[in-house]
Amino acid sequence: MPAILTKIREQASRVQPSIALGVGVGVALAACAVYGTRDKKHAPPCNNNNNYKVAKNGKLHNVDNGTANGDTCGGRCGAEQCALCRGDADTDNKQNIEDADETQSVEEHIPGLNLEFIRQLISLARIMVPGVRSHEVAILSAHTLCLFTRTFLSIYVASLEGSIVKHIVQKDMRRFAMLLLQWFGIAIPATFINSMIRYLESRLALAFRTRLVNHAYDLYFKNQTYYRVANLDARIENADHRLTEDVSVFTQSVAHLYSSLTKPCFDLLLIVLTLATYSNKMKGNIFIGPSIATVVICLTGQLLRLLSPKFGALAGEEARMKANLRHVHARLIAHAEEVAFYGGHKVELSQLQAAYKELVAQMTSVFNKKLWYVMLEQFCMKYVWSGTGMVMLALPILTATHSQRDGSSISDRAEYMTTSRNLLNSAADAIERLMSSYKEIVTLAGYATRVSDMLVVFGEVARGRCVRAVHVQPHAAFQVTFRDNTPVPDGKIIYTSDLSIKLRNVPIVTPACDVVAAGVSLDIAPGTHLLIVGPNGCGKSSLFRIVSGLWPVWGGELHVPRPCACAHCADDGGAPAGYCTSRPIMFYIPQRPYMSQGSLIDQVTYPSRAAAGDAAAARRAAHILRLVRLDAAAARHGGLWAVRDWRATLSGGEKQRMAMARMFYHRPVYALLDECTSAVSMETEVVMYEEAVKEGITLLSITHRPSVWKYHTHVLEFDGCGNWSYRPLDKDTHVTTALPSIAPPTNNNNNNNNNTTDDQQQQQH
Ligand SMILES: Nc1ncnc2c1ncn2[C@@H]1O[C@H](COP(=O)(O)OP(=O)(O)OP(=O)(O)O)[C@@H](O)[C@H]1O
Repeated sequence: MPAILTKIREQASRVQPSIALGVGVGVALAACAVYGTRDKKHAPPCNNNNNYKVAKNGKLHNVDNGTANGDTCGGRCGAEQCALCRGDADTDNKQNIEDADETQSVEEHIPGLNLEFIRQLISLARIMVPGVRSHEVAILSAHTLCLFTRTFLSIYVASLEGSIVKHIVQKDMRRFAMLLLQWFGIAIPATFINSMIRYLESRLALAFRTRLVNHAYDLYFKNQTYYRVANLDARIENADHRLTEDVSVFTQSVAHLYSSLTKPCFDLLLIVLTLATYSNKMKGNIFIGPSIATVVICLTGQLLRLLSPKFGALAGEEARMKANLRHVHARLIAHAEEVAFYGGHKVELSQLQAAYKELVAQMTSVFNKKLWYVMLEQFCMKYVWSGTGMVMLALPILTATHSQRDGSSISDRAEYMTTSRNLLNSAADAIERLMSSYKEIVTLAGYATRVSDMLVVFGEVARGRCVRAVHVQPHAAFQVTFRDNTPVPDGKIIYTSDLSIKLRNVPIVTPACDVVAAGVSLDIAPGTHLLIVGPNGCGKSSLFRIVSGLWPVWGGELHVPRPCACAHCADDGGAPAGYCTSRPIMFYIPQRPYMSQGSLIDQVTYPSRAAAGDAAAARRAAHILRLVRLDAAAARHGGLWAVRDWRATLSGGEKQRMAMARMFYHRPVYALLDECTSAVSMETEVVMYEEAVKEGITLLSITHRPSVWKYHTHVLEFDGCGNWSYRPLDKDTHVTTALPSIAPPTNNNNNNNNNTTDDQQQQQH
């Protein structure tokens, strides 16, 4: 019996390193083989993304703007909000609407480890790591160095432990004590390196996130993309969630995956080399182990791949549901007062519960799928592999026909056993980590798709290409032009150099291609105070959107002031050429004004910001607040520099006065007033209108209040059936919102609208 044991020990000392080497090489080969054969195909389209569910309700179409040239441009508001008018526009009015069912700009695919994912990852990596001299490369290099050092330390510790066991077997107290001290000594750099790895991983994730966020923000704020993505394009829901949560999760996963892939690779490489050295020393067989390991790992890898749930698609769907839940919460917070007044909490609660339930169902389904998959994974990696290891260990010993004496001592064999087993364990861990990374990779694919799609859509929308459902209906007076089954906005934008705004046969067409009114023609110059009236939904605000450049011009000609491209004017919202002043050209004031974050003075100066303690700005703001009768409210809320949530703090009427204060502060050439004083008392309203006219601000007003009609010189009246009339305003006669004299729309209505307008001429269509 002792003879057999000795024989086994001798065999073991030979076989162990070779098995270890075999497992290492085999496992590395197998891992490459398994990863190399995964999901190379292009996956079929799926509807897991809600962006496309929207599309199924109607026809998804795509609005495409080209590039500006000559005298035409896509931006024509020239106001504070319009990047197009500041000369950084790269769009014009050429827009193509394609059937998005045939031409999706963001290709639908199942997120997973496939070519599409690799393509997305490469394009995102180009943004995250812009060059070899970048900050990110420095962090990556330091991180890689730490990972490499950690692997060396692991091997060193494994061999140290082997030596310790050897000296225990030799009963060499002194060497044992020295090695133990060495072992403790190595713990200090090892723990530091471990901590550095985590630190650098977090820094890397943050650096990647910063790059992506900066890139996304650039696109998001270019050419009013933030507006177009929400209003003219249907591909992205909840852009806020993608910009915050999804980008953060994606970058953290990338940074984590980098270490969880790099470290096992280093481990394998160095362990295989180390074991090869041992094997050479022991003259072990290096072919049996790799062959068995390769076969077993290939088989288990293929099995895992076949039975793996679609983690990428599941992660993408979960992210969408989280975004939806957050959106429902955000909506409730934004409209809490209205909901409370209506007593609508039951509806809101049911919507919240539905969103949460949907998320819970999705997460439960993921957990259930993971339960079986992790069970299978553990079974394969922990038991099948260990069993294979045991077979490999036993085979050479059991099949050996004679003992081979090599002169090595028992203590040497104990050292080899301990060291190689430690290394073998590390190699197995490394392989397990590599195989488990598959889950992480496909989950990452889900987030990569969301982030990449977001950037693609932002880029396209910034270039003027939008995709949304359109319902083109025939209209008697204006037909949307089609080219290759694609409706094309055919309008022209022409710059004027005398501050005038002219419309020639411009139809009012919504983003859904509904023609609200056709052939609108009018002439406005500074001093032409225009009153716009008509029933709800007749296109009054839409006219402002077209003139401001938010919506495309589908036909006719739109003449707007050419913006001045100098840095001063660009900063101040764009002044027309030859009128290089700090006055913006157009200033839109809505019925429900926007209150920005910050102090009261920030509300007055928005979208500019007064520097802290700017006495001149404060004096001017205080004067304007007195003018709009907000001085008492300002004093009550802590003065000009008090910071509050002004959206909740100010009443509806106060907010409208604040918006008028903003207009007085900026003194635009044209003020687009969209029922912006509906909640203001008539007496103050009249004062504000009077003051605006005195300040030289030309009013383009949508208002139902006859008390302010007298401040206008012209009227544009819509009847709500597509007809309109533009004429000088006779202050003694009443303007009606139902025009008896307006003829019903006819086919030649568009031709009638070709007449040039002037102040004397009245047009009715
Ligand atoms: N983003 C949009 N997408 C599609 N259709 C829109 C969009 N915005 C407005 N519309 C449609 O365009 C039409 C005109 O809207 P607009 O806001 O110009 O009306 P309005 O005359 O200002 O009405 P109100 O007096 O009620 O403010 C409406 O039928 C509206 O449904």
